[in-house]
Amino acid sequence: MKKIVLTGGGSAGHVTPNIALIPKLQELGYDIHYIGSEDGIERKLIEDLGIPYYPISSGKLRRYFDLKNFTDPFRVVKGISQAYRILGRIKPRIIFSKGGFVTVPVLLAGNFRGIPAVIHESDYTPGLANKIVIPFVKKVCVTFPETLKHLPKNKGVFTGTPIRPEILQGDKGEGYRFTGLDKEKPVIMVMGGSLGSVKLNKAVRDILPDLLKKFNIIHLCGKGNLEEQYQGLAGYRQYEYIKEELPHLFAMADLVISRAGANSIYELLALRKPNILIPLSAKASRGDQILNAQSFEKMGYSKVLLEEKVNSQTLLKTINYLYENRSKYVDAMAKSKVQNGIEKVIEQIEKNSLR
Ligand SMILES: CC(=O)N[C@H]1[C@@H](OP(=O)(O)OP(=O)(O)OC[C@H]2O[C@@H](n3ccc(=O)[nH]c3=O)[C@H](O)[C@@H]2O)O[C@H](CO)[C@@H](O)[C@@H]1O
Repeated sequence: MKKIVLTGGGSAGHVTPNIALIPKLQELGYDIHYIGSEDGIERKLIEDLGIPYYPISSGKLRRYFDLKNFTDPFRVVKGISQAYRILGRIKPRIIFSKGGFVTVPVLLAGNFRGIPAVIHESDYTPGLANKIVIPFVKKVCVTFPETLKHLPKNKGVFTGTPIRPEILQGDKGEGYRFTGLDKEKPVIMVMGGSLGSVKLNKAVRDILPDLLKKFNIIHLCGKGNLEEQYQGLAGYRQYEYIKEELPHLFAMADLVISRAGANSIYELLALRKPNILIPLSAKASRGDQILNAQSFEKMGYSKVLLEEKVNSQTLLKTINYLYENRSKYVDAMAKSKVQNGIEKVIEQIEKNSLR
């Protein structure tokens, strides 16, 4: 049987592309195993699918000072030896990694065992975890063609990002049943990234009285970010994280306000949803979301509002602007030739597997 190990985690953006590959891999006869962290979001998402899950210890690779920087190297070393043993038991013919810190020990252990690996970089510039492992892997699949220039020659392959096919098959009616919203007003969906965004949540909640006059709001606010005082507010629904109903909620949305995580924005493009992107600030990241967002704005797919510029007035003004001009954005997105990356990524997996 063809065995494959998938890895990736820390935030859903490092898991949903793996989830998108699973049905096709199963169709091709792969026996799929997943190595992830002990307590990351990937554990529940993958275990719920019935895929064998192997938790390992992993550290976070920080670019800033933190006391954990002194203990995490030990966790990474432990993770390498755990992954080494797990890979020895499974004996996969290939490892596919979507990135995130937990993948570093998996790919290093795989390299010691001579198992080939293909990785995927979702963002405009390579993330730290992927940068560390690039020397050891066969191919780096990328979402943005521009990323190829940041990679060693002959390693990068433009594949696009794998998108869960069910995302495109939402049903509005199901969404209305699930949310209990009425159909009187257009719907704004707010997505703060898979872990939520406290800043985005606050900015939206501050203007709720104004927004609710004209729109219904579906707010995906992230784990631990529900607010009691807004529960039951007419026209407003808040959820921590939505799984199988997500396609139906997308189908309802007339406009989306989102962080600029690579997967979210490609889903919005595939769905042709007019969107405002509020990229994670360069102060809190390497600035990759800003580059993701700017590239979408340049193509006419998105309206970008930088986090530093977000306040009640700018947000309200941008929402009204986008709503008035939504057809211009839908037309631009309809012209995009971007395709679902599933087929091309699987082609790389097959080409680079052990026989
Ligand atoms: C803070 C942080 O490190 N963010 C990074 C992370 O973002 P993040 O994890 O937010 O990733 P993305 O926006 O790329 O993807 C989020 C995924 O979660 C799904 N979803 C979200 C909310 C929900 O309720 N249900 C649900 O299913 C979305 O449909 C999408 O498929 O990974 C991305 C891809 O490497 C990067 O571009 C981001 O910079």
